[in-house]
Amino acid sequence: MQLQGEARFSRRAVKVDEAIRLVLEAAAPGRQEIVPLWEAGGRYLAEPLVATADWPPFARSGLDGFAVRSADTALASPSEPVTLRVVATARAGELASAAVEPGTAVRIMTGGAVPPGADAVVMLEQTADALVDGRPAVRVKRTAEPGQNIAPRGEEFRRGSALAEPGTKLRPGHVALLGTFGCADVPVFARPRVAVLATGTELLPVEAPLVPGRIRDSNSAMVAALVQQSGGVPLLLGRVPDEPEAAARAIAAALEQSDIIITTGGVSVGDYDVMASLLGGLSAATSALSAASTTASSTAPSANAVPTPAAALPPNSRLLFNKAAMRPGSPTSAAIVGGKLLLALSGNPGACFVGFELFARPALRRLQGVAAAEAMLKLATAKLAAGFAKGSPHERFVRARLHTEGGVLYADPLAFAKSSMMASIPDADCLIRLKPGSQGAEAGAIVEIILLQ
Ligand SMILES: Nc1nc2c(c(=O)[nH]1)N[C@H]1C(S)=C(S)[C@@H](COP(=O)(O)OP(=O)(O)OC[C@H]3O[C@@H](n4cnc5c(N)ncnc54)[C@H](O)[C@@H]3O)O[C@H]1N2
Ligand code: MOO
Ligand SMILES: [Mg+2]
Repeated sequence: MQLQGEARFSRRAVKVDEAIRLVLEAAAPGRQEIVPLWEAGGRYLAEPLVATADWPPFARSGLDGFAVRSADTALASPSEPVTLRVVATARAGELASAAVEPGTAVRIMTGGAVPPGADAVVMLEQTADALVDGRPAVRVKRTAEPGQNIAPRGEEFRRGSALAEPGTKLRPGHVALLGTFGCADVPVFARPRVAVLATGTELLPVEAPLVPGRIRDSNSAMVAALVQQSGGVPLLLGRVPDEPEAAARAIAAALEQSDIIITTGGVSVGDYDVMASLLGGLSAATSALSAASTTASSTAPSANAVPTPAAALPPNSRLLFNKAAMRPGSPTSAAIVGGKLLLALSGNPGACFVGFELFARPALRRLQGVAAAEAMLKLATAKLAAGFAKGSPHERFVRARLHTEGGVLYADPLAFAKSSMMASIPDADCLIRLKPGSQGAEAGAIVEIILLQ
């Protein structure tokens, strides 16, 4: 069915930062759950992590050696060692059976609790075992400073101190802290359930042989992999033909089972661009678009048809934007549909990938509790390894690969950079962000980059 109709929807390009802001505004932190500590790595913390004890919880030895009173060693030297009677042993995990009185020492192991009376530990290598009147003793060959080789109680953390805020992505070090402070069951944000829907009558399932004029749906698999990498659970809802009714039904089904919907394809101005048509129904019914848009650019109106009542999106739907001032992926759109965020990425694989990084990844961070400001793009700078010319006045996001040379970080624009191409996606570990209006950048220029995972 051809979607071309009498309707004409204006599409004004929203600046990328503004578009991301609109998406983040629509993505609130989601459900929480408890996971076992060993599954918490990479998840996002849902409650503050607080030290439940001083750390270390007792003064402990940093070395294998002897716990002594430093004053007893004041006159020690290699030629005239001081001899101390050894009254006990403090191995890690056990308290010494005796305190250190003047003239005595306790043999102590790394991690052992420093016994009362001792204020220093002398390393084993600076001592010699001895016997005095048939009883164990030690000769100390160096003067010990007070506090030497002892980690005092609370040196690292004070009980009650804040260690990580909700929304923190748990790195292995956080997991170590959670273990240290006795958190076996960790409150985290639930993995967002992400419905992935590919639109396009030309799309074949991955397992199908190629037939003339058709291609396999690679976007679903790519988006699913990106979702997993972002902490979400992809729900692969398959392919829908370019028919508004079918797409609306698929979206309704997606709303039942997901927290966020990502569609690919059908967002441009073509006769069969089904998502543009569906979202066009929203733009006609909302003033949000004009409020959100900039005058950075506009294009000829779209020919997408007004959706029929059967293809209407549910109530509680509104458009966030239906064009972004960027390349690739300028027709990328976003909406609230049935109260949930829907990101309509371009069907072109290169634009789909970039659209995911710019909009879906920040949204998935936000859904997992990351503060809106933190969920924005992670920017850095690098030197451009080769010049890159750009024609469009829009911001350009160039798939590129990083390398270092002489301690300098370089970003190499990858070949096959067109929006329709995917050859540059596997190797891309950053996106070079070229400013709007510029004609590109020369080799050696310092450019902004977005680091990819
Ligand atoms: N007259 C105009 N034409 C186009 C414009 C424009 O402004 N005026 N914009 C271009 C730009 S920019 C982009 S980006 C694309 C956006 O295309 P759509 O999002 O509408 O995507 P489709 O038309 O459905 O498909 C485009 C292309 O991608 C292939 N595709 C689609 N889905 C998949 C999939 N799941 N896996 C692999 N490949 C897929 C599809 O077969 C097409 O080749 O529009 C330009 N056109
Ligand atoms: O905005 Mo499109 O992705 O350049 O072809
Ligand atoms: Mg299209």
